Amino acid sequence: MITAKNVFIGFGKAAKTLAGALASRGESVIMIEASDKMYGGTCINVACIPTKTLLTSSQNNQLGNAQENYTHAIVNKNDVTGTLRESNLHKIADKSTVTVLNGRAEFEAPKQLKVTYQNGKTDEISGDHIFINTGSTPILPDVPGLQQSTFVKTSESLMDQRHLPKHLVIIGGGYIGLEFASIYANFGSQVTIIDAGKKFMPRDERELAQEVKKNLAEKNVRFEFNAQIAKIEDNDGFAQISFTQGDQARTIDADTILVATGRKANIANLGLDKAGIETNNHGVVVNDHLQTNVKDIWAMGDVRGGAQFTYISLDDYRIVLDQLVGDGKRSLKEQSLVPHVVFLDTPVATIGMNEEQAKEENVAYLSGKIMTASVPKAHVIGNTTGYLKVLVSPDSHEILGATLYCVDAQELINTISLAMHQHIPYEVLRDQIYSHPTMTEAFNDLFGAVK
Ligand SMILES: Cc1cc2nc3c(=O)[nH]c(=O)nc-3n(C[C@H](O)[C@H](O)[C@H](O)COP(=O)(O)OP(=O)(O)OC[C@H]3O[C@@H](n4cnc5c(N)ncnc54)[C@H](O)[C@@H]3O)c2cc1C
Ligand SMILES: NC(=O)c1ccc[n+]([C@@H]2O[C@H](COP(=O)([O-])OP(=O)(O)OC[C@H]3O[C@@H](n4cnc5c(N)ncnc54)[C@H](O)[C@@H]3O)[C@@H](O)[C@H]2O)c1
Repeated sequence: MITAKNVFIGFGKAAKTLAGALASRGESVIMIEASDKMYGGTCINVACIPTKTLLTSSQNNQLGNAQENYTHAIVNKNDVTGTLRESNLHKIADKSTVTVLNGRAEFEAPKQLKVTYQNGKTDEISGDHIFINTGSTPILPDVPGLQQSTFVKTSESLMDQRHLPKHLVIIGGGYIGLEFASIYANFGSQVTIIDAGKKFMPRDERELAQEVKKNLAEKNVRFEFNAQIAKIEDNDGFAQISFTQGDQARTIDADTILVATGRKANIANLGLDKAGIETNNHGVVVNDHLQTNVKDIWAMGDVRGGAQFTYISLDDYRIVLDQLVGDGKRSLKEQSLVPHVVFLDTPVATIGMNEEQAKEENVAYLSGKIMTASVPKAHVIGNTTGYLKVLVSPDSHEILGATLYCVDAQELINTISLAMHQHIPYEVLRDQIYSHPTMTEAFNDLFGAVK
């Protein structure tokens, strides 16, 4: 039996940060990670970091042909993830009170785990505190032929494919679908997105959705909405996707199919029932402090069935740490207002309300909007696509929401988020002295346009 005060299942964002903090305080830690290719978790190995590295490469195609550019980008992406994986491992493993075990963990009882290594050997582990941070995996829809098709990929396996697809069909037009569409279109693939929903970017205002769709279409991305996939059949060198749109039956051929129809919590084969830990359709059930129904067992990150973002998993670490070393007041309530970013060629960043939501909910607002083309720095960068829009309260003058579709929107949104959380009136951002030339100085004009 190997014991420690703190036992982590999964080397995800929350786990590695909490493990590091507790080890720095001298506490004993066991970190159990199923794959030696996943030290540091999903984000750095197979998700956020590799996709954004590929996006950046796809914007700087410099070699002779598309395949060469793509091969080079995949090699570079592997270098980046390899470096981060190594440094993430050492950050934890080099601490004197930490033991990292490379095996698959499952519960045998509330405070007792079994870890199974690749060679089939096992160890019994026990801990006072157990933290479940096993992440999520892609949902594969129940479509005849999908599981058998050799052309079907997930976001993870597609980024390991060395040949550039000629025609990439993406099933699902959410975060992953849109980001991969942008990347592969840049590399030179023809891309078609097939989505079951009727609306493009359903959570966003129509003005934004129309602009993004138009710009993706100009990059050779096609869209099929309201599509029910009927079957996938492999042929010689390509797969055929059959789907219906209303009463119309259609087919599309593809040499690569990406399935991006959402992700489900990793709760299978964890033995949660043996520990009496409650689950539901979304994942491990937790309260606002991320406690499961079993004392001293917490669940953090994607596995607890909330919003699936690295910064949410990171904040989960704060909530749990606060119970272990603080006053325990921090809770999920602090996560109710967070930015969202879709990393397209021109990124989309939103927070709070958009104008349509404000109208629907009869919320009084003033709005300010400027075009990206009015910002000098956008010209310097060479990307004047899009617009910036903010809503503010006519009473409190606080910011109600922002929709930023412009270069560097992923950075700008964090300043707006800060202002919203700190209840800063919009005039402060309007009258701030910003460095020049920057995208942030657009706030002078953006908030100056509020009326
Ligand atoms: C393609 C893609 C792009 C994304 N881009 C972004 C982005 O730009 N920004 C953003 O904020 N979010 C992004 N996300 C979402 C983000 O990656 C996840 O929300 C985040 O990584 C979840 O982290 P986590 O802490 O829940 O656990 P993970 O980082 O998923 O870690 C879970 C770990 O547990 C291990 N594990 C599982 N079962 C066991 C077991 N039984 N025993 C031992 N170990 C086990 C796994 O191997 C894994 O390493 C993206 C996701 C994808 C798929
Ligand atoms: N930039 C980021 O922060 C970022 C990037 C990538 C992923 N992520 C995270 O990863 C999660 C998973 O991403 P995702 O794109 O897989 O999920 P998603 O929920 O964002 O989008 C899934 C899409 O698939 C469609 N769909 C579902 N079933 C379908 C079916 N059978 N046929 C056709 N279409 C179908 C849905 O209508 C939806 O548009 C995201 O929700 C997000 O939390 C975040």
